[in-house]
Amino acid sequence: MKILVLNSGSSSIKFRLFSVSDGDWQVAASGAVTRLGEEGASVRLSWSDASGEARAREEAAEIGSHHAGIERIVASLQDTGALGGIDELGAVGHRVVHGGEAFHAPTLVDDDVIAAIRQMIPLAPLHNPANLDGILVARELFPGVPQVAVFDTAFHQTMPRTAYRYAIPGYLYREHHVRRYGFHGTSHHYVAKAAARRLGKPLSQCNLITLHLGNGASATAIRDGASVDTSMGMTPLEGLVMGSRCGDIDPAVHFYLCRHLGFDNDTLDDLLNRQSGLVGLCGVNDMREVHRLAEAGNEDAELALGVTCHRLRKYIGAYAAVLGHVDALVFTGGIGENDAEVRRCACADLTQLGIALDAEANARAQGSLEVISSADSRVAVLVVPTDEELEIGRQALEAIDRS
Ligand SMILES: Nc1ncnc2c1ncn2[C@@H]1O[C@H](COP(=O)(O)OP(=O)(O)O)[C@@H](O)[C@H]1O
Ligand SMILES: CC(=O)OP(=O)(O)O
Ligand SMILES: [Mg+2]
Repeated sequence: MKILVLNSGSSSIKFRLFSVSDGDWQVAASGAVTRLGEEGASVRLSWSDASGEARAREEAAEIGSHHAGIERIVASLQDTGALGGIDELGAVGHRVVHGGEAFHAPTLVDDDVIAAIRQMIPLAPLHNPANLDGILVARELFPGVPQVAVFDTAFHQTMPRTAYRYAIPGYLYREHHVRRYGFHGTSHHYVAKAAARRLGKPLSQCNLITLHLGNGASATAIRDGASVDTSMGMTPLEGLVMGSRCGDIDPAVHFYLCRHLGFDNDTLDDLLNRQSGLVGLCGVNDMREVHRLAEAGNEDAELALGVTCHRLRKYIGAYAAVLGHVDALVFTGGIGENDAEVRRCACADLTQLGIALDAEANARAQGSLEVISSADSRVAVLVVPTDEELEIGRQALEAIDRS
């Protein structure tokens, strides 16, 4: 059976096609449509040919909509033989960023689920409209194939209200759903399960701090396998320093910018979501570029690294206090998996919290599951590659088996 996973964003559609037999998941093909609706759009596809050899190709194409993008993905999958026909598909799993309080688990899509995801658009205007487009197009192109929505927010639905409520008047929560939800739940859950396996305990007996550091970044405190606090809030803007998002900020900055500099809602949104974070501090949002600039003596880039790591250390300390006892600290995401310098800086001088790195193991770890703590570290520190697509695929299949 084949399972297709779609991560449909506003300007890209990432996809992965799995071949599943007897619980064994093989990647049949993967790729992305990028620059959707812009000039220079392209379709990238990697697959293994009949003899098992890895193949890849990238084609420029005019792709103006999610409909055209997904059609193009299916055509490429069939053209390369990765997908024989649509009847091979057992399910399509969709990443949906915001599920509000309605969804605690992966959910088979029907008209009510679509209506609920649509209702959540004001809470995630950057993500949910594109996620929904992906679902609607897939329903049309793959009639009869079950569609499963897998929510970024679902894993965090176990947070206690002391962690998810903001200290603002209660009617804003009760009538307008203003609360902290948290995101990247699929990734936090996936790396937590992998860390538990490495620790040799059931996840339900593990206390973990997981750090998902990609373009978006978030930290999660996990007690006995369940999320009890996370750094992102009502939207994916709160918390850590990100590629282009500011993370934590005094809300009074907003009033100041509006009253004294003439900002309005749209300019504020753009400033804090797209012009801040690493970009705001040093002009580039790719962490590798930030390092290149810092190594060349650029002081803004040095500051950007410093602010990023200072914020990380604050969250590690805060979540150590939330949890009391920590079994492991887990780094994941493009930066968490590859950036030894950020890991070193985030963990420096944390021996009082029981966290000590093995410098060599840290420097070596890149892109595979590694223990990077020293032998005398009370807390294990792990690098765990995340795999959101695999987790979405597995959860999609579980949802179908349950239904
Ligand atoms: N070798 C590396 N060293 C440092 N940072 C890296 C490395 N490889 C990727 N990154 C960073 O990871 C980030 C992207 O993470 P990723 O998880 O791929 O993002 P996304 O959230 O888009 O999935 C970028 O800031 C990129 O610079
Ligand atoms: C929710 C979120 O921040 O997602 P991403 O990291 O994909 O932007
Ligand atoms: Mg990612």
